Amino acid sequence: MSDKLFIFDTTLRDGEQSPGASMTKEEKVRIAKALERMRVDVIEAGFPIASSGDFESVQAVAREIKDSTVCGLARALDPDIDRAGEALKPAASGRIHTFIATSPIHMERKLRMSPDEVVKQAVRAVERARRYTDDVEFSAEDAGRSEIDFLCRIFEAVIAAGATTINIPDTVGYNVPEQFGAMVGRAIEGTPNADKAVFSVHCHNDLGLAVANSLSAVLNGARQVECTINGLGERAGNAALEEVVMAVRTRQDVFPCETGIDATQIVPGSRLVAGITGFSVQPNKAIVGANAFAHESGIHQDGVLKHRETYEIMRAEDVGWSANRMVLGKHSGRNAFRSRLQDLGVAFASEEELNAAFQRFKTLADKKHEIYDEDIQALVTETNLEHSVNERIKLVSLRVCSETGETPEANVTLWVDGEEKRGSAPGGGPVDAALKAIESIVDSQTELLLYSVNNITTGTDSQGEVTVRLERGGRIVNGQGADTDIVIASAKAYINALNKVVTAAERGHPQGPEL
Ligand SMILES: CC(=O)SCCNC(=O)CCNC(=O)[C@H](O)C(C)(C)COP(=O)(O)OP(=O)(O)OC[C@H]1O[C@@H](n2cnc3c(N)ncnc32)[C@H](O)[C@@H]1OP(=O)(O)O
Ligand SMILES: CC(C)C(=O)C(=O)O
Repeated sequence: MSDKLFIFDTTLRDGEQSPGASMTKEEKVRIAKALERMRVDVIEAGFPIASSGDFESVQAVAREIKDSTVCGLARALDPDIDRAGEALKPAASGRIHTFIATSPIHMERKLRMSPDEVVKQAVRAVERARRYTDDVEFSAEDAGRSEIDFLCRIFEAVIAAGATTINIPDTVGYNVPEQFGAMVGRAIEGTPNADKAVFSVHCHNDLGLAVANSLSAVLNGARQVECTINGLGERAGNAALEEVVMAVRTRQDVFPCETGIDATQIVPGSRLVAGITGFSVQPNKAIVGANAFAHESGIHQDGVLKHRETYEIMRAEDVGWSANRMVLGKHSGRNAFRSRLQDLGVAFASEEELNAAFQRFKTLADKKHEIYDEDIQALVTETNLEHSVNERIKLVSLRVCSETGETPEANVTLWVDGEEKRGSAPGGGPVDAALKAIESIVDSQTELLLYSVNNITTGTDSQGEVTVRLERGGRIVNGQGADTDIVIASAKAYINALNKVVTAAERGHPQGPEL
C-alpha cells in the first residue's frame, strides 16, 4: 500500500507574505473553505502574533473549518506560542507550527545566538506548544543552508520534546533537487527518533525549483509538502500545490505515496485565490493556466482528436476544467476545423466547399488571435455565398444630425430591388440612429450580435472599418464596410450583412426576409 503524502497549504500564511497579497478575515475564511473542499490536510491560516487581524483570521478559520487541521505559526518565543494556542482554541483539530533558524548565517547574524542556545529555545518552544495541542510542528528555518549534523541534533531534541512533524524548509530557494533530496534523506536517517515524526518540506521558488525540490524530497522520505495555491508566497513564491499534487498523482509509477486531495477542486480554488489576491495566473501556468489544456497546433489537435493521450498526460476535467479546449487559430489544421464544424452542426456538401471555408478561416486567422464559433459560422455562410452576394439593397445617401444635448436623428435613402425608399429614425447615438433608419425601411428581423470598429490607418482622417454580425433563423453573417466617416462605414457594413442574409434566404433558407 502506498504511503499518505500530507498536503499542508500555506496560502493564507506564506502566500499572504507576497507583497500586495493581503487578505481580509472574510477572504481567508472563503479560501480556507475552498481548501477544506479540496481536502487539504493542514491549512496554515496565519501568524497570530503578527497582528490582531491575523489573530482573528486564524481564530475565524479555526471556528469554521471542521475537516482539515488548522495551523498557526509562532516563533520559538513564549508570547508567539501562547497567542497561537489562543487563536486555535476553537479548532476541531489545531496545530502549532513553531520555528527557529538553524543555518550558521541566520544564527550568527540574525538571531545572534549560539547553536546550543538555538537548540534550547527550540525545545522550550515545542514543550510550550504541547501545552495547547498534541499536534506540534517544528521548522528549522533556512535548513537548506544548515549543517546536516546540527539539523539531526536539533530534530532529535525537538521530537523528544513532543514535535510530531519536522519541517525542512529551503527558506531562500537555494537548493537544487538532487542535493536537496539527498539532504532530506540524510536528515531522516541521521535522526535517531525520526520514526516518531512526519518529515516535511517547505520550498521557495527563487530558482524556479520549489516543486522539483519538494518532489525530490518526497522521493527521499518526506511525507508532508508545504505549498500554496498558484505558487503564491514570499518573493518568488512557494511550491505550487496543484503541481505537486498532480505530479504525484500522474506519476504513480515514480512516487511511492498518494495525497488525499480532491483534484477537481483545484481550478475553482486557483480562481478564487487569483480573484481575491489580484495575482492573476499566467496563461501557460501548469495545471491552472488558461492554456494548460488548450491546443492550437494542427498536428496536436489532430492527435488529440484521434486519441486524447497523444498530447495530454492529465484530463482537464480531473483538475476542475470543463474540458480540454481546441483553440482555432492560424496553427490549426483541417481536422480540427472539421471537428469544430461538426460540433456546430455545420455540414458541407463537398470537400471543395470545406476547403474553401478552410482557406477563408486561415486568412481570418492571420488577422485574428483566436477564432470564435460565431466567426466560423459567419465564415461558413460566406463560403456558401462566395462571389454571389446579391446586392438587393444599396445605400444612396445618409444624413445624421448629432448635436450636444439633442437626440441624434438619421435620414437614409436606399435602393431596394431597384426602388428608392426613404426612412428616418432617432437613436442613442449617430450609428444607432443610422442603423435604425435602415431598419425602418427593410424590417429585416435580424439580431445584431456584434458591432466593432477598427482603424485601418492612424490619424483622425483614417478609414474606419466596421464589422457587423447579424443572426436570423440560426444563420449568422458578418458584414464589412469602410469609410473615413464612421457612421457611413457602419451603414455600409450593416447593408452588406443584410444583403448576405437576403442572398442566404434566396438560396432556399425559408426564413429569409422578404424585401
Ligand atoms: C521564513 C518565514 O517566512 S518566517 C515568517 C515571516 N513572517 C513574518 O515575519 C510576518 C509577520 N511578522 C511580524 O508581524 C513581525 O515581524 C513580528 C510581530 C513577528 C515581530 O515583530 P517585532 O517584534 O517588531 O520584531 P522584528 O520583526 O523587527 O524582528 C524579529 C525579531 O524576532 C527574532 N526572531 C526571528 N525569528 C525568530 C524565531 N524563529 N524565534 C525567536 N526569535 C526570532 C529576530 O531575531 C528579531 O529579534 P530582535 O528584535 O531581538 O532583534
Ligand atoms: C516558517 C518557515 C516554514 C518558512 O516559512 C520558511 O522557512 O520559508
